[in-house]
Amino acid sequence: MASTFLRDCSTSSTVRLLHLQCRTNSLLPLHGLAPLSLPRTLGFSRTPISLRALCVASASPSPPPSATAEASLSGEGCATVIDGKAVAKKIREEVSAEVARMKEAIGVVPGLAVILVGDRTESATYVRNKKKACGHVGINSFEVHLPADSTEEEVLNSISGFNTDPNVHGILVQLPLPPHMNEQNVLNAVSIEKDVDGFHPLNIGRLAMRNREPLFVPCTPKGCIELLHRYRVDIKGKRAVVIGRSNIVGMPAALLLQREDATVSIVHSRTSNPEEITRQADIIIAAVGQANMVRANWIKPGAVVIDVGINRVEDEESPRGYKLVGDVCYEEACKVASAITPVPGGVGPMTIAMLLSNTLASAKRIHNFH
Ligand SMILES: Nc1nc2c(c(=O)[nH]1)N[C@@H](CN(C=O)c1ccc(C(=O)N[C@@H](CCC(=O)O)C(=O)O)cc1)CN2
Repeated sequence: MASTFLRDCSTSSTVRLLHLQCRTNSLLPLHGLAPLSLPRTLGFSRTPISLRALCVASASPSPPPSATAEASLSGEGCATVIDGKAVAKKIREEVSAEVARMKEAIGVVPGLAVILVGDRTESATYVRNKKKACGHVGINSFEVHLPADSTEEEVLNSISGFNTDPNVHGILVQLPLPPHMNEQNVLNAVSIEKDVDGFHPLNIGRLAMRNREPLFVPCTPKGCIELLHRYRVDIKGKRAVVIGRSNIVGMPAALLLQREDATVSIVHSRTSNPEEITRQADIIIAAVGQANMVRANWIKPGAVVIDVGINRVEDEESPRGYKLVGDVCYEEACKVASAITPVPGGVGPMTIAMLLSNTLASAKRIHNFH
């Protein structure tokens, strides 16, 4: 997680003068799609929804716009907020129901094993949250916590034990590993049938090949695509730009978008004119780990923006002394994009929801349960 001292990414006077907040779940049919029906559990209407974004003025010197003001897809007004927290909750409910059905039918409870090496606070928090989420949906969790100075062999031994444990259907090694370990050796050791993080080179290789299916897809990029699907964003034939090329997010996100028939470009640290390329995209996935890097002038009006970044920014008003911001300057982007994920509460919660879903899928596959 990047730690910077940015306070405010807005420099444009438009942003300061017309400060609009966007309400979550004001769903727009995006990219010219027909109006939608979506589950009430997410707070969406089942009746056809016209182009509508509910905006409330927070600090505008001009009269506040009407609460039912029509917003255009050209990006005027404010974007639909893609509510990852609500979608993740819905997915956890779906997983929970399936876990109960499986237990009832064949007496099998899915199990997830997590290996944590070292004492990074953030990693420990993520692992705790993963175990808690497992508990909530009825998945058994197992944890091995090794000290930071453990040998690679000790990690490999733990993996090997879980590979052969019939109560374990999913195995993950929390990343990053301490620097003295070879991440590749460790990830290669996870059985591909239990590789619920989807980081094994065979699973990634299959993801990259046409007419081949990976057993698992990495959780964060899978969560991004799931958000696009659940918000009925058209991907086929669209131009997509992924910013960042990490093994965990950027690269698999680009492969997934390509499998959905998008035309995909990857923007990275050596790309010249990244804003020019990004500005052509209908869909942007930003996964670069740099606070507020993507500004309004990087975004085509009406584009859909998925922000994967989770960056700490100093904030004296917060009790923690910092706040979390994405890779995208939210207050600028939400005035240009047609839909956008917030940070926090966007992609982050989807990562753990997808992990639960992958673990359930693994148990079902291993026990041939449909
Ligand atoms: N083995 C893995 N290691 C790591 C992964 C992974 O998928 N597998 N991803 C990240 C960390 N991560 C899960 O492990 C993760 C990151 C963020 C969130 C999340 O819910 N974020 C919240 C904000 C949380 C906060 O307040 O700090 C949000 O964005 O709303 C969940 C999981 C690296 N390592």
